[in-house]
Amino acid sequence: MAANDNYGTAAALAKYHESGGGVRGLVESGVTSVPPYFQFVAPAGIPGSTKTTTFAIPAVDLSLPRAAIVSLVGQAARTCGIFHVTNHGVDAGAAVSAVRTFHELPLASRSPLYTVTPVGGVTYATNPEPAGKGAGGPILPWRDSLRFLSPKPDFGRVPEVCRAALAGHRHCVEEFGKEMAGMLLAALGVGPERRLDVEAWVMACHYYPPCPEPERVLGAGEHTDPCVLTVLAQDDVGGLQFRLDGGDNDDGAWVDVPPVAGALLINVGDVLKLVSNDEYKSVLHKVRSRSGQDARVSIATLFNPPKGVDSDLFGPLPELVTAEKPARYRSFTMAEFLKSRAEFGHGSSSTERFRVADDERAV
Ligand SMILES: O=C(O)CCC(=O)C(=O)O
Ligand SMILES: [Fe+2]
Repeated sequence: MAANDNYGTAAALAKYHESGGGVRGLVESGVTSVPPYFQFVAPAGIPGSTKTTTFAIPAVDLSLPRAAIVSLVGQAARTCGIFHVTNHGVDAGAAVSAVRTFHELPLASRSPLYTVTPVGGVTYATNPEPAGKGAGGPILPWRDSLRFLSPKPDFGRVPEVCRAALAGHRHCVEEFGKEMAGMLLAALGVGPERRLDVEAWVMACHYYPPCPEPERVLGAGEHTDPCVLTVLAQDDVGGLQFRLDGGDNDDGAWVDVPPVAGALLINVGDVLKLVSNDEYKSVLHKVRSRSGQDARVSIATLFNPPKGVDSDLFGPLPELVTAEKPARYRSFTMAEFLKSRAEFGHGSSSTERFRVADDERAV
């Protein structure tokens, strides 16, 4: 039985959310053991792996000529689905500091903002991990997140000490993400008339406090991102890991993603994997917790097609569908995609819903 199946735990969990202090509040109160609703249970549909390995994460210098950038970006998206970019023109330092400032405000200043469901397009909470079918209900990560949701989050909701830096970051990173989506699309070899419009769908400002029992929790459970692409800014603490694709019988090993000063990290999400007809990899990743270190801060901005085009169909681009490589997925709307994700959880069990069986494939 999963740890959070029983009524007592559900009541304790409700009380936790009511306290409005998040994981930071628990740590400040001096907890020495992890409450049961944090104890991580691997989601259904993701084969476990405890192996680790080393791997040189590709880095792309965005001051190179565009043709060189497109080629490098395409290569990275095809081989591992994750890469650093340098010379990107986004100064994320002030925003990363502002995220830390927010999460380290006194309890009385931050708890009035605590909400799992959006108010004015903003949430501040320990967001339950959508664990998917068979996983025994949501589990909390050892992390608090301040999130800004499209289309127009109300930055007026957050304290003035961090407001301008966060609003400014969202603006810059949105412009950057649109360009990056264009590069990733160009690298698929489609013509310039083919567009994939995206917006900063969710900007998640994460805070990962140290944990007294780090082996029992995860800062972020293993997942793929439910979007076209993600742009991540992080401080120098580290803890992010991604999983090298081990092929069909995936028992691929975990790789540390050490922070690179000044760089942003890009990863391909599930929507682009499907649109690319499996040319690109959508990478599984997670964040480890540690004890006795500084809290970690990151800002993950997930890009998706703008809200309000809910009837638009997405699926493998016609240019990428050939006799040798028929469409691997059927078309879907973003609403269908997100519903599948909510129902089946992270990882391939949600994208598999759209897979075309081998004997049904036609060009
Ligand atoms: O904090 C990180 O490094 C990763 C966050 C993440 O995976 C996400 O927000 O989807
Ligand atoms: Fe992620």
